Amino acid sequence: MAEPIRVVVTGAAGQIAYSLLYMIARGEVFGKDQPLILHLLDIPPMVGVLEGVVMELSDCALPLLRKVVPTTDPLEGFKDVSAAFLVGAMPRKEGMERKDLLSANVKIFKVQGEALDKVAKKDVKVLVVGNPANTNALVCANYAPSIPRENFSAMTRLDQNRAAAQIASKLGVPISNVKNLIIWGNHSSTQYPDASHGKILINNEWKDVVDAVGDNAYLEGPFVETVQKRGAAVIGARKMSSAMSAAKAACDHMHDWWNGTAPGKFVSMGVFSDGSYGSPKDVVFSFPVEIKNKQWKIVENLGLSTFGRSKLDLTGKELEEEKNEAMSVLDSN
Ligand SMILES: NC(=O)c1ccc[n+]([C@@H]2O[C@H](COP(=O)([O-])OP(=O)(O)OC[C@H]3O[C@@H](n4cnc5c(N)ncnc54)[C@H](O)[C@@H]3O)[C@@H](O)[C@H]2O)c1
Ligand SMILES: O=C(O)CC[C@H](O)C(=O)O
Repeated sequence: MAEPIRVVVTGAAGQIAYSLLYMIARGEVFGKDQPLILHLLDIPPMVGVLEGVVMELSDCALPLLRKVVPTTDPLEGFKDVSAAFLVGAMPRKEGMERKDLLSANVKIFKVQGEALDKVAKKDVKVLVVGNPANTNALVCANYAPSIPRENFSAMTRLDQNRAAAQIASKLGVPISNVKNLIIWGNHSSTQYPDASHGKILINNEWKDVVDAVGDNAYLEGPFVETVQKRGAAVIGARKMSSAMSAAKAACDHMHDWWNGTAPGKFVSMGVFSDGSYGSPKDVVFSFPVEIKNKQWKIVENLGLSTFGRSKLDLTGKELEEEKNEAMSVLDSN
């Protein structure tokens, strides 16, 4: 069997981590033959809860889990890690604005970027889940200059999964028969869930989602809005933000980054923009990507409708505004 790799989950005492840690430790991300040393990072007031999580992980009796390192010190938490799930951040509650999160959370990602820079493996794969995820990933990478910025990503996989679930339900097919739906831009209500390159497996043949649905008004209206507003709908219902589905999406994202995407399939990830598809450069923008040998590549030359173009511009503008806000918060500290 392989040597164990070190994987860190921040916000380890929180609600997303409660589902995520179990999935990782079962081998669902890095494989059933890959032993793990799990680092659990949280903040001092959560030490008691963290102890309980450590007890439960032990009681799960998971063969791949070789050691658990609970800590409140980022330098210990990020030491020699190969993969980092950055979940720890304040979630939005009912009545809160996204702006309230930005100022509280970007400071966390500055500190964590600096710690990753000092002690993580230089090929560490970093997935930012904590909101505002795209801008937090940007901040984190900026404070970790010795790690290639391609190694930082933000999670829009939950939005992709939500989009796929909507289409599967609309067409009455299993979710595994839907692929290549795209999430463009920010993990926020300006994101653009795009079904125009989506495929659906019917009678062993991949067909266009657009043709199978046959209702453009739905695909540009209720479909887009449902996916954009799903996070808020879950908060409205649970009074807490999505957790089980966020943990599953984080596993899917890191799994595909680690293992690659199947030929003909792409997935959406927030990554540093090179200006592809007319997006603003140097923000973390969600694109369709293909992955090989742990390297992602933006899928090129996909057509964009006029409607799609306007949606990409809107979400790109929001990301530039967030970036400016984040920089002014960090400059004033
Ligand atoms: N990208 C997505 O699709 C997506 C989906 C759902 C939730 N989220 C975001 O994920 C984040 C976590 O959500 P949750 O429901 O698990 O929240 P939670 O409040 O249950 O848990 C957050 C944990 O992070 C810890 N934490 C705070 N500051 C920290 C720091 N500096 N270092 C380490 N840990 C720290 C807290 O103590 C807490 O234990 C939120 O920002 C939420 O909005 C993102
Ligand atoms: O804060 C929000 O708007 C939603 C929380 C989370 O990002 C989600 O998508 O479920």
